[in-house]
This record gives sequence, C-alpha cells and structure tokens, in this order.
Amino acid sequence: MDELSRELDEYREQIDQLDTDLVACLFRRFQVANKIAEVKHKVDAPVNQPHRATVVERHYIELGEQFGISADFLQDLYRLIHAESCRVQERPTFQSHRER
Ligand SMILES: O=C(O)C(=O)C[C@]1(C(=O)O)C=C[C@@H](O)C=C1
Repeated sequence: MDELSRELDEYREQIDQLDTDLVACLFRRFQVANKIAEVKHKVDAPVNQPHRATVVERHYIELGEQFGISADFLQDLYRLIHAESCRVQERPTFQSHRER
C-alpha cells in the first residue's frame, strides 16, 4: 500500500468514528426528547412547539457561524432532527435497541 492510500484509510477511519459519535449523540438526543415527551404528556402540552423549534434552529445557525458550517445545511439538518424528535415523542413507549 502506498503512502497516499494509507493516509486515505486513516482519514476514512476517522470519518467512520465521527459518524459513530454523531449517531450516538443523536441517540442521546432522542432519549432526552423522550423524557420531554413524558413531561408534556403529564401537563397535556403539544409535542410540536414551533416557537421553541425556531429558537433551537437559530442556535444551530449560530453554531454554524462559529464553526463555518453552512446555515442552509444546518437548517435542513435541524428540520430532519426536529421531525424525528416529534415522531419519537408521539410514540408513548419509545425504546431504543440499546435499552431492550
Ligand atoms: O423543546 C422541546 O419542547 C422539545 O420537545 C425539543 C424539540 C427538538 O427536538 O428540538 C422537539 C419538539 C419541539 O417542537 C421543539 C423542540
């Protein structure tokens, strides 16, 4: 294996590890969303809270400015995460594979 393909392999290992971290972070976020759902259920509050979602979306955009990541990309990303967070919260007994 030449030097360049060794370098490429190393970077790809880093990408794979970072993707694992990303998914693990998402997993933790959905666990917290599930806890939020329990509280909302107790006080009969709606899962989807557009004002709060706008605040969170702004936070993503601010982070994007700090890190130099495109606002459009982060908006799209948060919209996907938010949709999944709402879906998770609508499921009363959300459990991940790890908890089973
Ligand atoms: O802050 C909340 O109330 C949440 O449930 C979290 C969250 C999110 O995942 O970002 C999900 C649903 C709401 O519409 C707003 C934000």
